[in-house]
Amino acid sequence: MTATIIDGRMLAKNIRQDLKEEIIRLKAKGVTPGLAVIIVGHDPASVTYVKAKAKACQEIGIYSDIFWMAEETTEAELLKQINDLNENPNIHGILVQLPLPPHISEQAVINTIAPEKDVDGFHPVNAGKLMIGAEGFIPCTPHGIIKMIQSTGETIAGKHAVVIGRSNIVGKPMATLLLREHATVTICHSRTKDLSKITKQADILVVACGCPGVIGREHVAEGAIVIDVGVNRKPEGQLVGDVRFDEVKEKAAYLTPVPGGVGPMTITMLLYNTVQAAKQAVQQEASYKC
Ligand SMILES: Nc1nc(=O)c2c([nH]1)NC[C@@H]1CN(c3ccc(C(=O)N[C@@H](CCC(=O)O)C(=O)O)cc3)C=[N+]21
Repeated sequence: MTATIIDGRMLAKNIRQDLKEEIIRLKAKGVTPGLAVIIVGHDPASVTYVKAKAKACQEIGIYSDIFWMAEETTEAELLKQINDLNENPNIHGILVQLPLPPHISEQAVINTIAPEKDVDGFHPVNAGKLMIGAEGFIPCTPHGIIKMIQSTGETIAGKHAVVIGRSNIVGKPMATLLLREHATVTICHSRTKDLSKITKQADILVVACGCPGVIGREHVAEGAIVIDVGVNRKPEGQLVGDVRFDEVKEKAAYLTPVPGGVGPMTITMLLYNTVQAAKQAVQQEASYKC
């Protein structure tokens, strides 16, 4: 079988077009969705991502403000900046680019973001809501992946989904979302024994371990849907996934490329969450007036 490639850029473009129209309607009501992105230090990959996010905002009419903070910024200074943005009515979404320098506690930072502005979906309130099936912000990468799987027209319900990776930002919310879609879910990680025995049982395989090319033909069943979350930069600058694309393409029914797969969808779901945040702020305002 030769896989159909799931085109993340194309899907992202379509969703962004819908968002653009929604933003026009919001602006007509006097509200411009606003996103604040905070970056501490100047890790080159983080700088690239932050700029990509700001550009994506600009293209669809979201106001964005990047806060460049020095590497030696203290945790207290960063928390103060977040608190100021929590109070700022023009800002509906706040994203603090991760990773942070080692002297700053990521959890303390995430806990400080107002849950209603937590467009990354990392705050414990949103993580908890996802777990119990309540409405809240869904982390962008797994949310985008669900959209990518749905775009194939395949049903998720009843399928065996195997997730490799158990991070709070991808693996765990991914498994929860797949469960919400009624898949049977298995989570694998670095201590998993006989990985290929499990992954070969997957109808849907989501690979999010950050290990370049670990998944090859020996791990994949004929006809599987394979989603590659890896964004690994080689020393020469080339971006590679966690999946050996050329091998897996011969077996899978659907496969996502790197670049041009999950990455563009991650940014798109950030835009989506920011628009949701702005809509909710409008509703809040209206309910105060009543
Ligand atoms: N608070 C926070 N939220 C995040 O969502 C977050 C973060 N921190 N830290 C870093 C990771 C990584 N991430 C990516 C987003 C888009 C691409 C992306 O668009 N990649 C392009 C290629 C870009 C390139 O060439 O470098 C693609 O795959 O086609 C990749 C990675 C978001 N992250």
